[in-house]
Amino acid sequence: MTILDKIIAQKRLEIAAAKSEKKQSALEKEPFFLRKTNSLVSALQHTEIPGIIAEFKRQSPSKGIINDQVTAEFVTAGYKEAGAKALSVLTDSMFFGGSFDDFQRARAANPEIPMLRKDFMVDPYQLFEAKALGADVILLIAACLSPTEVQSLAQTAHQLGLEVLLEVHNLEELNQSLCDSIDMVGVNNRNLKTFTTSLDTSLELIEHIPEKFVKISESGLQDPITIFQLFQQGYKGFLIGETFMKTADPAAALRTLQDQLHTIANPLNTPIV
Ligand SMILES: O=C(O)c1ccccc1NCC(=O)[C@H](O)[C@H](O)COP(=O)(O)O
Repeated sequence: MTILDKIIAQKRLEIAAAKSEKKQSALEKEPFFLRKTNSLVSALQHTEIPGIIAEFKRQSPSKGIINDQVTAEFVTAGYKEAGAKALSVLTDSMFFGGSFDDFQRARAANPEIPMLRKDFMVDPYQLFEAKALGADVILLIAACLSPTEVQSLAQTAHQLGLEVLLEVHNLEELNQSLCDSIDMVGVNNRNLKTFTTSLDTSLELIEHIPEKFVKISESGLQDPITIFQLFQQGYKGFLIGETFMKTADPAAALRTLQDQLHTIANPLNTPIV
């Protein structure tokens, strides 16, 4: 059994418990349910420099504890201040140490920025949860879902006003799961079976992703020059967690990266309009 199989098995148990505690109809009555979405597609589409989606990630199966000394509201407010185009907050507790509470605190501290509910979505109920939490974007991981499930979950997400990021790791997943109901394609540089990361994954898959989808490179990113090269290849967004979270001040680490990206984009420091 792979770690992904274990995560999904646990997720299904948690969803069953959540459903018996709170009905979907009750989620629809939560205050955030009718809130208008902050669009990640719009935030990334016309960005002049690589758009950073900064992740709040306490721990991971590949690295164990990354940072358990900081709060979601403090870190995410700092990320926004440092220039993040969007935020990603883990809501899985068993494997990533995240929580709904983290997400809600981050949302309350940052009402205007697009926020991704980072979790393993396998059931429409989780989309209702995401909407009730105040999420703008959900992630569908091709490795955990059949193409029919991707399509159906993406359609439900759209009905709720959520944007959809489809995550793939290889050409087979891309060819099987790509459909018109998704908004963005994320290429995960991390192999979820072995946990190794290779940025070649992003470089190899870019030419196979149709023009109309906003493209995001995910995981294992830290070097500004490499990020800029991927941007020039067509990636607009960059999902980064560990590089920031492993420092004592994650927002300061993002600020440094933003400064480096600005310098690479504009070495003579003429104002970008
Ligand atoms: O990060 C892991 O170890 C992991 C293990 C199993 C499934 C998913 C995993 N990560 C989820 C992610 O997508 C990353 O948190 C995200 O892309 C940021 O990656 P990084 O910048 O390398 O923290």
